[in-house]
Amino acid sequence: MGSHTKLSLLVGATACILLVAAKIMYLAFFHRLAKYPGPIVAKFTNLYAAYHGWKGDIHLDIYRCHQKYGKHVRYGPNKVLINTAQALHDIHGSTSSTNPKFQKARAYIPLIHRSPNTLTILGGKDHGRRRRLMAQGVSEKAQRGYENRVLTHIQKFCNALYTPGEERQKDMSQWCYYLSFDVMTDVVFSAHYSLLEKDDFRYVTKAIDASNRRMSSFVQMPGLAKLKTMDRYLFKEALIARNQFIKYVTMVVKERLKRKDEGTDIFAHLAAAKDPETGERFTPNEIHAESTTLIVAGSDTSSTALAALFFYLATNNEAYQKVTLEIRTTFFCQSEITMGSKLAGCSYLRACIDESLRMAPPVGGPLWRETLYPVMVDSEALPAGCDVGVGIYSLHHSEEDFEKAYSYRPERWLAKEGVEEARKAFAPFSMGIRGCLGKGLAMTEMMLTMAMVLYVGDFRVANGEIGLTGRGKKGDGAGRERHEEYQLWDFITGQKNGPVLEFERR
Ligand code: HEM
Repeated sequence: MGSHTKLSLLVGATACILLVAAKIMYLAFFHRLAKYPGPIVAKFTNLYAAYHGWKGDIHLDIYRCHQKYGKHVRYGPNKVLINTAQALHDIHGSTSSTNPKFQKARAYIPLIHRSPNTLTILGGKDHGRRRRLMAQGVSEKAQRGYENRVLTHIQKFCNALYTPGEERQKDMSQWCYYLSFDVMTDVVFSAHYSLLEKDDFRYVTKAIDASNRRMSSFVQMPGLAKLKTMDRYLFKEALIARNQFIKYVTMVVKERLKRKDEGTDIFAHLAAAKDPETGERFTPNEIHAESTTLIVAGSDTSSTALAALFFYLATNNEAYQKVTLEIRTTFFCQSEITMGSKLAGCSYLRACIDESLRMAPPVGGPLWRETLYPVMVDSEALPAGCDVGVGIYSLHHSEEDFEKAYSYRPERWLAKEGVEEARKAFAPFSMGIRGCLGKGLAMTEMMLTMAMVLYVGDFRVANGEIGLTGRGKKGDGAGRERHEEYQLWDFITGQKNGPVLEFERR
């Protein structure tokens, strides 16, 4: 190597080092978010958040960071978290789409498959159009049309749980998934793959979970999604799972298209829906994409919520006794358990559901939003173009808003005072113009299911080591040591194991 080449290399290397040093100095001291404390690595790279996304403990890490650094945490070079109810409302509370201050952050881009849908589209008029159309498919009126289908699946769920057989012990993480998947595929596509009765299609729930694990790092660091080779190497199984799922839904849509009119399913509602503002309709491709999204958005979230409810009732005897009494003194035969005023009047059951959604929110991480211009969030001036979020699990466990935040206390939702304040810090379904469209359906499904299960019989935690499935344990990782807490692995939505329960008819 000539001395001229050596000199060029030396100059090049020095320039690189200086550039990197300048970038580090800038990010650490001069960046517009530099004043916020946070994990050191997170100041310089989104790899910090991507690592926790990959590990499935981002909800726990965010809680830990707020304990350590306070209510503001810089969680990436251009990301800030704020752990207050006011921030939650300032960011997500808007119900008007005119002149929005925020839109979904670029974190959502890796979730887009071919073209965006209601959940993944960043914002704008097209979101408004889609949401108005989708709302017609999941409205309360539409839900009444699905009620009998939902009840049929709940009946099958009860039969499976209460029929003594070889498998006396039931892993509720799986059974709740089978139920919510059967409900969603039926109400969306009128499809009957019956995961509750046979295992031919049970692989689909595993495929959704595996695919979400891959996406979980990408939403924290969208640049990773572009590294195709690494993607194929690190997430080989997840890619196979994603393809399995795509193949499955393509088959479901194809079969649905063969059946011309299935009356009251969401697919038919979406095809008939007309935007009240513009008169526009969904195109056939959009109907395909939107209905597929509903399967993913509505099945694993609902199953996590239901499995958590089983966990907390099985492990809190006082709440279990009270809710059982409420159900058995409200309904006098199984056929009375339907949507309507009797079920809506089961206030203790509703409080039990809210409390398990607080303790174990199925979407527990931050829903990142980009600031579209300089904005105030909880009296804090944030610049345009940064990502801001509230860790839902973390806020749900803030002692300022929830006394004894790690105790399961349904009574907190029925107290004479403080409920309104607590509700402000409670957002398992998010809120405002990007809040969950399926909240009504999810709540109805949970109320009906638990009422039916408790009417038919009793359940308890399985004896022995297996009964500990789903609980926290010392040595299981930071934030996972609480024995009384149902453990979730946050891969965009929560994944879970257990509880393993035994059921007995009364
Ligand atoms: C317990 C069950 C559920 C929970 C905890 C839940 C939670 C959420 C959350 C937190 C969001 C906001 C996501 C974001 O901002 O990125 C959301 C959005 C959404 N959810 Fe749910 N969800 C549940 C069930 C359902 C069901 C059953 C459906 C379908 C019927 C559904 C359909 C949707 C849709 C379409 C959106 C996108 C709304 C928009 O961006 O305008 N969800 N959900």
